[in-house]
Amino acid sequence: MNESTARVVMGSGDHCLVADPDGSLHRCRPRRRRDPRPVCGDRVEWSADSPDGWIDVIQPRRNLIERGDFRGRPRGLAANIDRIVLVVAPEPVPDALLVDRYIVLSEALDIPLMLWCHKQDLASSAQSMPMRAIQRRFEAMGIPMMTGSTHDPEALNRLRTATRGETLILVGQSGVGKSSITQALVPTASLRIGQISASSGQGRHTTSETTLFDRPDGGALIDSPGVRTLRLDHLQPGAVDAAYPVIAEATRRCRFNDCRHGSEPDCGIRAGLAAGHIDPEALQRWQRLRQETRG
Ligand SMILES: Nc1nc2c(ncn2[C@@H]2O[C@H](COP(=O)(O)OP(=O)(O)OP(=O)(O)O)[C@@H](O)[C@H]2O)c(=O)[nH]1
Ligand SMILES: [Zn+2]
Repeated sequence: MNESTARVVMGSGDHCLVADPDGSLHRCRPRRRRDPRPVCGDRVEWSADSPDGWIDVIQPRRNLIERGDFRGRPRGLAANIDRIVLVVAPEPVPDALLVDRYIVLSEALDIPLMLWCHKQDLASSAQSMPMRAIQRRFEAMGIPMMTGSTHDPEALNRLRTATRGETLILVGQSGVGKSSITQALVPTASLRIGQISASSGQGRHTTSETTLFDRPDGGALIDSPGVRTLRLDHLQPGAVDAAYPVIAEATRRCRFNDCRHGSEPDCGIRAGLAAGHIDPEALQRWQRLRQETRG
């Protein structure tokens, strides 16, 4: 048995890729078919073998980010995360529902969230209005927020300093600039992607997988490629309220605990709508996520 500790840098279907302490990559599989699947960021005990090594033990996870698959079953995305960095930009136009999903997820898992507003070179354009609306919400909720661009080394330095030593996961829509930020924080990232592709035997398929890179200044960075959906079926409906403090507060003023906010008398939600305190679009998103978590 050639057992040692390693970190999972990519988990994909029935195999994963681990990096040992000197950075060498090894393709491994879970020892038994029913064993839990390792995910990006896991620390594992493994044994070398040919053609693939074996994952013997997944060390206890500090946290596990999961997303519902197309049937709503939870699937592991990444583990042992210090901070979720949600990237938004003026272009592509931010998806408010996806932003809400990440707020809910970070609150439910108790993982600190940070908003990184990217492509500041486009921020003065009229198209940046939806991004500003998101910034105002984050400000109101007291969630930290930073701005920058790929072409602004000082801003990127501020991000480095604010998160030094942490394992970050970069999330957000496809095309917001996650790969560009990864490249800036980990200059060897594209080299590493080449090594990962070669070791995994998946060729360029790998670029669509969640991948962990060690940061030169300590800690690690996980680039989670664009997600079209991040279903939250596996969470409790109450978790959704974290992203909608105004709506959650209004429901507390409903006369009935089981108020459906329809025609019931003394409904806090209807009162909030009438008074203009509640944004009707936010209400729709809240209702949609509450529905989703009810399964
Ligand atoms: N204007 C502007 N464009 C940028 C900036 N950073 C990246 N881009 C461009 O945005 C596009 C998408 O960048 P990526 O880094 O590939 O985005 P991504 O979030 O990794 O996309 P996925 O891999 O699909 O999830 C590319 O054409 C980049 O050149 C920036 O600071 N300003
Ligand atoms: Zn009500």
